Amino acid sequence: MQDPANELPTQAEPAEDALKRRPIRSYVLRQGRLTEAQQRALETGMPAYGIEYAPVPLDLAQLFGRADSSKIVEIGFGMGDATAQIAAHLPDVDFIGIEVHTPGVGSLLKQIEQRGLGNLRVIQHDAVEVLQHMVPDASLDGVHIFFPDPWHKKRHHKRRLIQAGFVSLLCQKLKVGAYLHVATDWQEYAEWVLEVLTAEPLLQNTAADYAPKPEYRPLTKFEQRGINLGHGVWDLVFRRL
Ligand SMILES: C[S@@+](CC[C@H](N)C(=O)[O-])C[C@H]1O[C@@H](n2cnc3c(N)ncnc32)[C@H](O)[C@@H]1O
Repeated sequence: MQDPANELPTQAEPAEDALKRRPIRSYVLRQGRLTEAQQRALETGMPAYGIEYAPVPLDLAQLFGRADSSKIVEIGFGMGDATAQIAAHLPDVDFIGIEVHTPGVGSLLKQIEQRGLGNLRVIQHDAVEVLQHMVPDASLDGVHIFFPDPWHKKRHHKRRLIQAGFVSLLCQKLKVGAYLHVATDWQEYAEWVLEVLTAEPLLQNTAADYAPKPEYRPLTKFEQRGINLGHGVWDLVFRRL
C-alpha cells in the first residue's frame, strides 16, 4: 500500500507540481494475478504474520517474543521461496521480509503458514519508508537484497535501490559488525553496487571485490531466470564498521 500523501495533488496544488515532488521509487507496481491460494493466504496469514505499515518504530524483541536472536531484514523478496527456505533453515534467527508485489506477499504468507515459520514476518510497503520509519537505529544484524531490479537503461539508473543515500540509511539501521549482502545477475549493476558500497565509509568489504556465495543463500527465482539467460551471478558482502 502506498502512502497517498506522497502521490496525490492537494486541492491547492496542480498535478504537475505533485508529480515533481513525487519520490523516485525503485519499483513499478505490477498488476499480478493472484492465485486462490495466495488470496486465501493474504486473508489468513496477514493478520498472523503481517505487519501493517505505520511510521512508528517497531519493537523487534516484542515482535518475535525474544530479544537475544539476530534480526535480519530482506528487501524485495519476490515470491519469497528463498526467504522461506532461509528462515526454515535458521530457526534461531528472526526475519522481516519487505515486498510491494501482492502475489509475492501472498506466496510468502502461504509458505509461512504451510511451514509454520514463527521467525518470519512480512511488510507490504516501500522498503525505503519501512527502513526510515519503522526500523530502529542499530537494530539489525543483517540485510539481504537478492537480485534487486537492475534498471538497465541509463535514464532509469536513478531508480536503482542501491544508491549512496539508501546505503547510508542501511548503515544507520545495522549494528556495528552486522552485514549487508547484495546479489545480482547483472554485471554492470554488480560494478555499480561494488562502487557505491566501497565508497560508504561505514562499510568494509569482506572480500577483495565480489564474495563467494554465502551458503545460507539458496538459488532465487530471479537468479534462475538470469542463469537461464546466460548471466553470471555476483554476491557482495560488506560489514558495518
Ligand atoms: C527482480 S525482483 C527479485 C525478487 C527476489 N529477490 C528473487 O531473487 O527472486 C526485485 C523485487 O524487489 C521488489 N522491490 C523493488 N523495490 C522495492 C522497494 N523499494 N520496497 C519493497 N520491494 C521492492 C520488487 O517488487 C521485486 O519483487
